[in-house]
Amino acid sequence: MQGNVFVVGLGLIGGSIALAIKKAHPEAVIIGYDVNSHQLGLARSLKVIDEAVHSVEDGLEQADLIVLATPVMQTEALLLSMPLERLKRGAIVTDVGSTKQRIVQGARRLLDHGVAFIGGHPMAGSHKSGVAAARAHLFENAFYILTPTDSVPPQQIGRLKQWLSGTKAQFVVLTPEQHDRITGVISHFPHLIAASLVHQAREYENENALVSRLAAGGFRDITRIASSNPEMWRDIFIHNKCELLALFDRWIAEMGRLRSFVEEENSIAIYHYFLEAKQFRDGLPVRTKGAIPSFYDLYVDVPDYPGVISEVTGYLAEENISITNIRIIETREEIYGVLRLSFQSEEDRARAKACLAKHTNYATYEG
Ligand SMILES: NC(=O)c1ccc[n+]([C@@H]2O[C@H](COP(=O)([O-])OP(=O)(O)OC[C@H]3O[C@@H](n4cnc5c(N)ncnc54)[C@H](O)[C@@H]3O)[C@@H](O)[C@H]2O)c1
Ligand SMILES: O=C(O)C(=O)C[C@]1(C(=O)O)C=C[C@@H](O)C=C1
Repeated sequence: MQGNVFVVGLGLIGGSIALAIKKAHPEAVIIGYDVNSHQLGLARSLKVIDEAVHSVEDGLEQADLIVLATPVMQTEALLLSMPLERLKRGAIVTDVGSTKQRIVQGARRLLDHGVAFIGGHPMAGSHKSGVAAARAHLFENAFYILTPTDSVPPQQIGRLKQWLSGTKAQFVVLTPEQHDRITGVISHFPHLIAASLVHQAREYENENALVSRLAAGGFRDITRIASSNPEMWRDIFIHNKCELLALFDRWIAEMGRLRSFVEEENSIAIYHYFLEAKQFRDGLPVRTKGAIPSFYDLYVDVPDYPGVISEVTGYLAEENISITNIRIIETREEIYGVLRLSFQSEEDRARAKACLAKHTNYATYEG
């Protein structure tokens, strides 16, 4: 498809959507804006966008598709303040936010003005944030929820799906209410549990410093998502307050029941609790999301001279640090090029960072 796509908010999700759109529609022009000028500059130099603009207004007029990819409170505010007279006729506006009721409510003024607003939520992501973590294939095989209202013509929904075809996601249409109820249970509340487990461990750490050193596989698995962006999750909890309050009540009651099983040493009840959880968990449909596991990336700002890559890989080889992937993002004549090294684990990445700091003065940053 030809046209201009304007992405507001160039983080993990906005960047990944921009890359997926460009992959499927190379002739489209991707224009980007982010309040954070560092993210905006990085999006441009990583070629996630073709053009950067310095305000929302500057990008609106030319856009055939506008994708709002900011934290949900910001998205709601943008929808409430967007100067509608500056929008191109026939433009589609969508978002990627993790909540839908307040966003669709905020978009009422667009819908009343005849602008096709179609709420969206790609159901894949990561605890990483920022444009350096963006990947074109992040949403491959994932569900992509759309929450169009009745006033949006079906052709516009079809056009949006075509724009987003490069995500290789599977589209599902839900009402905003259905969306917020389901994601409350399977996405939002689990984040709160992960964060609360980390808080609990931190309090015990005050009693014994061994707690974090001994925190092993199980604790790390269940708390990975506690490393997510706090601003994003603050906004989600405020937006989906009603569903979450109901979940708190059910969870507290459930914990009380479990607590009594343990107190009474009710071995049958405890066994069945774990067994039923295992059976349900094991029966969940297996969906392999496209995100490659090599998410432990290190960007190295290397000078542009022949042999620099073998120099870098040579230092890593000397210390037996395996690289799973290597890519040159950009080589600019006058300054530095960016080398992306991917590792299998966080530990390998940390070792690589230390190794390069020891042997070189190249700046490194984690993606
Ligand atoms: N991270 C995930 O796993 C995930 C998955 C699906 C959907 N989402 C949703 O996607 C949205 C973005 O999340 P993310 O993970 O990409 O976060 P992120 O922190 O990586 O990126 C958000 C970007 O928005 C920018 N921003 C904030 N306010 C802005 C404003 N007013 N104008 C322009 N830019 C602004 C920030 O500077 C940042 O670069 C959120 O609404 C989130 O709920 C996240
Ligand atoms: O994999 C992760 O780190 C995520 O938290 C991704 C996740 C999720 O809860 O599944 C987070 C929020 C989004 O709205 C969608 C996906």
